[in-house]
Amino acid sequence: MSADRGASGTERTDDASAPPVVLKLGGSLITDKNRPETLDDAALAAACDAVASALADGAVDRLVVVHGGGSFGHHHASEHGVSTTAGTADAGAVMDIHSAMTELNRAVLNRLHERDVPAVPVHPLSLSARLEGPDGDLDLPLSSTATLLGEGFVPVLHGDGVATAGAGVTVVSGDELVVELAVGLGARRVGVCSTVPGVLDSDGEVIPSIDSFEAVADALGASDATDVSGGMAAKVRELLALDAPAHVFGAAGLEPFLRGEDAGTRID
Ligand SMILES: Nc1ncnc2c1ncn2[C@@H]1O[C@H](COP(=O)(O)OP(=O)(O)OP(=O)(O)O)[C@@H](O)[C@H]1O
Ligand SMILES: C=C(C)CCOP(=O)(O)O
Repeated sequence: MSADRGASGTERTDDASAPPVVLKLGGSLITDKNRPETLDDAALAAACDAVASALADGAVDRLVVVHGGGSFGHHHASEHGVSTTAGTADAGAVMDIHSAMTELNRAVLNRLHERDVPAVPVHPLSLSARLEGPDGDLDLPLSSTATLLGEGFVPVLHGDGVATAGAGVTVVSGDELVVELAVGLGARRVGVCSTVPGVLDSDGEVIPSIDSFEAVADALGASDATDVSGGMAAKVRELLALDAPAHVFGAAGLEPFLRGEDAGTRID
């Protein structure tokens, strides 16, 4: 596409290499994580409203969205014994996980399109690999995402299955994708929006900022719900590795974050 506008009329930026904002919409936020394959429609609509208005008024000009699995990916992965480290050689299991995730992706895209956000899908299963086995680094080629951004689109990636040398297909979490995208695209800011208002200390209070894992490790747990990718502890560990400032926040923090303000817990 070489026109000056994106798919639904969003103006593309003059500087195709300007650093993007990378935003993860947590599966806990946009789905009911305790009921298989159930959206939280109100939460998803509110998140899409915030994204649409930040793009429309220019608070954000280049945005990559990633969403998690919630009750779409995690239940299937868990039923098949597949996680970020345990793989499967069963194509049926891969299809159960991937199909659930593409169905959720479709729902996210539809809600964004209804608000004129020029969102297009990027499916990690078709792109990505762990070339050195389950403990190896994730290889996520970014040329399609970067080019889509430069052409005025909002790429929407999601947690998915990922080809893994020696293990078949494992799970790649949205959190891992956020880190790869942030590093590879030189993100300006990173936001992780979940059901909690931030990373909580052992008294349940939001920790304003985190700069070391050890300082908060005791307060960090896994997810309350079925989750094969490590919950909050894994999130904080991965976000600490980034150069770009990252924020973990709840639904109420999304709009301030997109407007460039601090929200929830800042992780640097
Ligand atoms: N110290 C903590 N502070 C905040 N949340 C915590 C903490 N320890 C554990 N958690 C859990 O982490 C969850 C958020 O992580 P989770 O991976 O479930 O969210 P998500 O990214 O929205 O979902 P998904 O992985 O499906 O995308 C919270 O709902 C809470 O249950
Ligand atoms: C379970 C699957 C397939 C996706 C996991 O992504 P996450 O919810 O971001 O951890």
